[in-house]
Amino acid sequence: MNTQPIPVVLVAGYLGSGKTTLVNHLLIHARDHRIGVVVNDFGRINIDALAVAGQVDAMLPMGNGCLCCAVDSAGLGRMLERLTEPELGIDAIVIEASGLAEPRDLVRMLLAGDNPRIAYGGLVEVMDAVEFEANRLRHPELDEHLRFADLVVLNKADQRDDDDLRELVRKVSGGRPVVRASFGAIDPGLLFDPGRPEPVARQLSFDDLRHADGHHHTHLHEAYRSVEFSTDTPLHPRRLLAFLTERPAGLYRMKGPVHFGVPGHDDRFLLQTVGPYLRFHRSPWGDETPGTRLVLIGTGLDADDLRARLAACVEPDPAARTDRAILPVLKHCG
Ligand SMILES: Nc1nc2c(ncn2[C@@H]2O[C@H](COP(=O)(O)OP(=O)(O)OP(=O)(O)O)[C@@H](O)[C@H]2O)c(=O)[nH]1
Repeated sequence: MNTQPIPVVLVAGYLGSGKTTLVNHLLIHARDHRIGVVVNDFGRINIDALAVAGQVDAMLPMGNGCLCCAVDSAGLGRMLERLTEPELGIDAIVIEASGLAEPRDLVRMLLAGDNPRIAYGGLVEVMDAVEFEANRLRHPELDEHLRFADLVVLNKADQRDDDDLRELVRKVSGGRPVVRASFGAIDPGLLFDPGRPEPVARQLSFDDLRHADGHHHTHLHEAYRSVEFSTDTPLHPRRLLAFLTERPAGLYRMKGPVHFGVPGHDDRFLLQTVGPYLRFHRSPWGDETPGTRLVLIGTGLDADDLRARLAACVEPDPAARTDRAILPVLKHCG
């Protein structure tokens, strides 16, 4: 039996940077490891947990809030206990933090835990190469997150990949290792192989930890809220597209399956918006009951107004949901 402590790797990064995509890549490509996953969703509907559930040996969702807020550090401890039960035979644990979590506090929580079966295995910060500068402007504190990383993944290299950006990220992160990736496709060996560099947590200064002690600093997620919208009645594609085109500036992130119920296109359209980015990922519903389940995350959101505007996209009359109506959605399918 393996008596080595199980490494716990944290995957963090701002909203929509590609954490779930990266975790899924790891799960698919690290087949010689049994991986347990804890998924921390910011919204009440666990969209990210659903997205990794099919790939993983053991997964525990931790929804509705930010893990870093230690409302539930005991809860995290219990999850890690469950994932480290010897009969599960887990070799490594990945925690996908919500896009608004504070990595410093997460690292600290892991280091403070007293479970002898785990060892902190490092922090991976996923950065959105396309939105890098815009996100820094919006949240200067993201620079600090980079400095806690063991590995910075500069994701979305298929969209943007330039030396200047890589150099800037390296500088801002204080010289942390930076790898480029498209769709989170990093070598799992960077995280799970023995003999990689020491975890950065060892380098945290006393001041860093003390600062993290009393929650005196503000957390990114304090300014954010999430709004959920669910319905089993199909949405009218053009009306939803109109809503998406005029979405409020503060609404940075939307995700979740959409049900249009258009004959010939009665698929699951997974909506993803990240800042100005908008995509639907189309797949069959499989065993899932068709329905729209959206999480909207942003600042200054008027929840009632957003829900009312989405409710106005509902179209119960199948005759109104025509082939032509779905065309604008198909243009955004990836
Ligand atoms: N073009 C491109 N799109 C990507 C890449 N990585 C992820 N995406 C897309 O970006 C969107 C957000 O990806 P996720 O993996 O859900 O991001 P996340 O960081 O888990 O999001 P939150 O948990 O909400 O913060 C999805 O539509 C992904 O398909 C990439 O390298 N290139």
